[in-house]
Amino acid sequence: MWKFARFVSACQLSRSRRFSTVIPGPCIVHKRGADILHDPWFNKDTGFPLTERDRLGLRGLLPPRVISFEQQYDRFMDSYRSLEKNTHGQSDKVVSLAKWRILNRLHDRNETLYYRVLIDNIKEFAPIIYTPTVGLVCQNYSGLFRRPRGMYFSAKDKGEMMSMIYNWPAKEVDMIVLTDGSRILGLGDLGVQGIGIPIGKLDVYVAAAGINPQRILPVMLDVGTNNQTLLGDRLYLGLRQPRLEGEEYLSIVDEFMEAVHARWPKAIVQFEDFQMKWAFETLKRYNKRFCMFNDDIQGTAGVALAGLLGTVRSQGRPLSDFVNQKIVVAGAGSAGLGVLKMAINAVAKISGCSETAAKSQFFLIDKNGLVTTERNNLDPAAAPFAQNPRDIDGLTEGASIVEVVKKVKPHVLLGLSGVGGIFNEEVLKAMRESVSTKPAIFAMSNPTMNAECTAIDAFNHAGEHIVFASGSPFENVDFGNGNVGHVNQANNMYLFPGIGLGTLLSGAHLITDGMLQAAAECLASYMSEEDILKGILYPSVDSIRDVTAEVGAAVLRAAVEEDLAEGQGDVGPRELAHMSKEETVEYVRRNMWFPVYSPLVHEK
Ligand SMILES: NC(=O)c1ccc[n+]([C@@H]2O[C@H](COP(=O)([O-])OP(=O)(O)OC[C@H]3O[C@@H](n4cnc5c(N)ncnc54)[C@H](O)[C@@H]3O)[C@@H](O)[C@H]2O)c1
Ligand SMILES: O=C(O)C[C@H](O)C(=O)O
Ligand SMILES: [Mg+2]
Repeated sequence: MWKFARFVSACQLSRSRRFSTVIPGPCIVHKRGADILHDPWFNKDTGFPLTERDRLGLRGLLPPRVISFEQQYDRFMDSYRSLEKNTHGQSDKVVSLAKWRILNRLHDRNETLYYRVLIDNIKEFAPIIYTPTVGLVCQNYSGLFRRPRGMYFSAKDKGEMMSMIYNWPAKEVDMIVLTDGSRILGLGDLGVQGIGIPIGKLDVYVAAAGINPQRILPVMLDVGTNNQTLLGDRLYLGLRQPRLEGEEYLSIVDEFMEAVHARWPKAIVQFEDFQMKWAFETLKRYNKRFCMFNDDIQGTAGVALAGLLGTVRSQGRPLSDFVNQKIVVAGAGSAGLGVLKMAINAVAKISGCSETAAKSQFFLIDKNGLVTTERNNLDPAAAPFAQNPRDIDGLTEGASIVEVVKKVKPHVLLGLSGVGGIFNEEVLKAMRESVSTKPAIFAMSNPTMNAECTAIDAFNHAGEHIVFASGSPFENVDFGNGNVGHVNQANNMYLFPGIGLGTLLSGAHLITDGMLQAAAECLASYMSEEDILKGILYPSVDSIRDVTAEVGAAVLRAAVEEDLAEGQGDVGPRELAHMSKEETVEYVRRNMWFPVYSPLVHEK
């Protein structure tokens, strides 16, 4: 048996099969006794072997029987299944929150077991720890709050952040997800309650990219809230003041970024769910100075572009035909504009034409209808994508979605508006006139109730031959005739973990457009022709570790090509540059943390 065993390094472990064949390296712990039991990073509950109980002063603090990791795992899954049974018939909200609570309790108690059940059951648990349930959790956060997770920097901490950052107990941090809570999914300003989003995103980082959970940090920048309901709620846990604006706001974000950089110069900061004006402004302000990216603008753009290229292949057409695809985007916010920028750039590259010429196939709609150059007070961010009404026969400024769809007959109708149901029956029926043999409908807004349409409505009204994708998961649709409509999940979760991991392993100190484009191209080429022709544009969430390894390798190789890779640990830029594509994927895979109990070694 021993000869099949492999050693893996300390707390940084590589992937193994279920519960056998790995002898994990030791993990250093600076505490003893009950303090270990109360620390979810090290706690093994009843899983501490007797010798370890002796060494760490745990004897007598636990019931005598030692329960194996596998038995603990099964026990948790049994309780989860009984909870499902016991809540059967109750409202979706009650059931989802009960499921989140049982997972959250485990997260707070024993991270190794938590991440193991999460990784092994990612498809089932992603909708609980991520969209859609994470939205519900944020809406109810002040009431659900039991224990803090991550760090909270508020407007009241001005001048203190440089020292506060040292309050975080881990020596090293690789990945930070930061929000100011101002645009949580499609739910608007949720103030401090938005902390659920960085927590959920980082759970996906651990599950998909194998970032070590001891090296992640969810952060809330609480600069107040303009949500009147929260301000009036006596249990609200954030600052009870209106949001800071202008220079006052930016000075808080600046101070935070400087503090992070001072303590962990190589940590990657993912900006998440900032309202549009600050999403664009902070990206421009920091992306040449710090290792950061904005997931809603850049991660979403890559995932959407991969899907758009997939829709071309799903029609049996060559990718070069992307330049002829007519695409209507509903939503001119950080996500919609990010998608347009990247897609237009791709058209220009494929066709060799200018970006101005490339944009003629794209139609942008916001809450006031079709965006044209005739718009009063045209938002400068949307201006590059505004159509000139003279070029679009029969459509005028402010035309409604249904008018645009009827006139343009687009290949793709894509929603990033945050408004549920705007692809109504009339709009979806209008998509039947699409010039495409496989019209595509992307209802990408989150959470589920904010999706522009449901999967059932899309297939019912637009036809069984469409390609459908949504930001939050929907069940596949059974047509009752032996055929099934496939539901894709077009969510930035397919890219951000690989962007983070690839950047980390490359040792690059910036995230460039080239690295992001490599991520998108990798995802676009991930699916087989056979799947794509069936309308399957994205992999199943079950294979997210595999996708992430490929995306991470693509990002790493792009950093090498751009001469930005400084390497990490023993693997320097020269070693990275000499790795083949396959070796890079293997290198990324080997560096994914995988949860097993490591022997704990006490050090003062
Ligand atoms: N699937 C994903 O991976 C993904 C990624 C990022 C964002 N999103 C979702 O996209 C949505 C928007 O995010 P954002 O950051 O761009 O928000 P945002 O607030 O910056 O922008 C929303 C945009 O939608 C427009 N809009 C509002 N009502 C509309 C209507 N009736 N018709 C057409 N447009 C309308 C607004 O004018 C605005 O331009 C959110 O629900 C978010 O959850 C999904
Ligand atoms: O959080 C998600 O599920 C995707 C995206 O980042 C969003 O803001 O909706
Ligand atoms: Mg987001």
